Amino acid sequence: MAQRLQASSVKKFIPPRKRDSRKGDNGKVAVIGGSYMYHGAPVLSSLAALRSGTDLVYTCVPKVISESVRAISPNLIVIPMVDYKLTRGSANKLLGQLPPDLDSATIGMGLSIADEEGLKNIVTSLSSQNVMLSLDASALVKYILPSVSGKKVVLTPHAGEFKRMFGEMPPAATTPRVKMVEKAAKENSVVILLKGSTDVITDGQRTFLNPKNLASMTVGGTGDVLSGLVAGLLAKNHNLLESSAAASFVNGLAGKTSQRKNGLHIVATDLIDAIPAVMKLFDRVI
Ligand SMILES: NC(=O)C1=CN([C@@H]2O[C@H](COP(=O)(O)OP(=O)(O)OC[C@H]3O[C@@H](n4cnc5c(N)ncnc54)[C@H](O)[C@@H]3O)[C@@H](O)[C@H]2O)[C@@H](O)CC1
Ligand SMILES: Nc1ncnc2c1ncn2[C@@H]1O[C@H](COP(=O)(O)OP(=O)(O)O)[C@@H](O)[C@H]1O
Ligand SMILES: [Mg+2]
Repeated sequence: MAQRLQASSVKKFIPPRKRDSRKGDNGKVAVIGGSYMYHGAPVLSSLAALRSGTDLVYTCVPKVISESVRAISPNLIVIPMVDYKLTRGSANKLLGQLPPDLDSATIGMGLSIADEEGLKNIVTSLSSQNVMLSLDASALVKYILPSVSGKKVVLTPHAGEFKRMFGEMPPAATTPRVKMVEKAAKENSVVILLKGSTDVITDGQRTFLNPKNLASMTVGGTGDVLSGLVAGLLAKNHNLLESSAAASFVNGLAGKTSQRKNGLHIVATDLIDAIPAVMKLFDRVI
């Protein structure tokens, strides 16, 4: 039976920070995305991961936009990728440049993929290094399913990306929608966060619902913010289902704060600015 997400359950999904921790203990995350057209998506994802309380975020973008991305914020550590799009070569070069002890990575937002093998190589290599993975946007393709099945991976499709991956458009009605997502998650042994006015988060066994009632959140980039929150929380709580549920909840609350302030005129960076106030409610230091 699907369970509606409450703050009380989400509190348990966000681990406390240790008083004597050192830089890196609270998460090292890679964000792999971006293209000439979409420079913002990986930045939104990276800033959201940082604001979730992660210590270090590595923003991996094609060289063609790396200087513009660098200019956006000194909080970003930018790793330029060769080629305009993800190729076998740029994937292999990137794998040699990433820090060795990454906790999680989120891949796909704004990314152009020129060679399927490039995406497969990154996913296979990082998951073999025990890096928790979140796939979004351009990485949500059918051919990647064999590489993610049974691995520590969460998929964050909207309905269109779900159809592209699994061949069926999720119905609007909750019960059949939940059944379809649970079936896909179970058959592919992954966690799926199906985005929409109500997010459905499931591993095929346990399912959470996050109804938001926030019409303003259709603005571009709110899903990129979510992908950063998923990766940031995965880096702390290595539980795919709990981290995805918590990310959906935080993203929704950040959207609520933004809509309360700006009505139907929010932009995705409003959500980034709202994350600290939302997540402070869950802060614990031990
Ligand atoms: N500032 C930026 O750099 C931004 C970059 N973005 C990137 O833009 C790329 C394209 O993103 P889009 O999500 O627009 O993908 P698309 O526009 O490619 O959407 C894929 C397909 O799904 C359909 N679709 C989308 N949402 C749907 C829904 N809720 N129900 C049914 N069908 C739906 C679309 O009509 C389209 O046919 C992604 O890589 C994304 O990360 C966007 O996130 C917007 C912001
Ligand atoms: N009508 C809606 N009400 C509430 N939240 C929504 C609605 N439509 C989309 N969302 C949320 O907005 C985000 C959209 O993600 P996505 O489509 O990937 O956007 P983008 O790719 O532009 O970042 C998701 O977090 C989803 O939960
Ligand atoms: Mg998206």
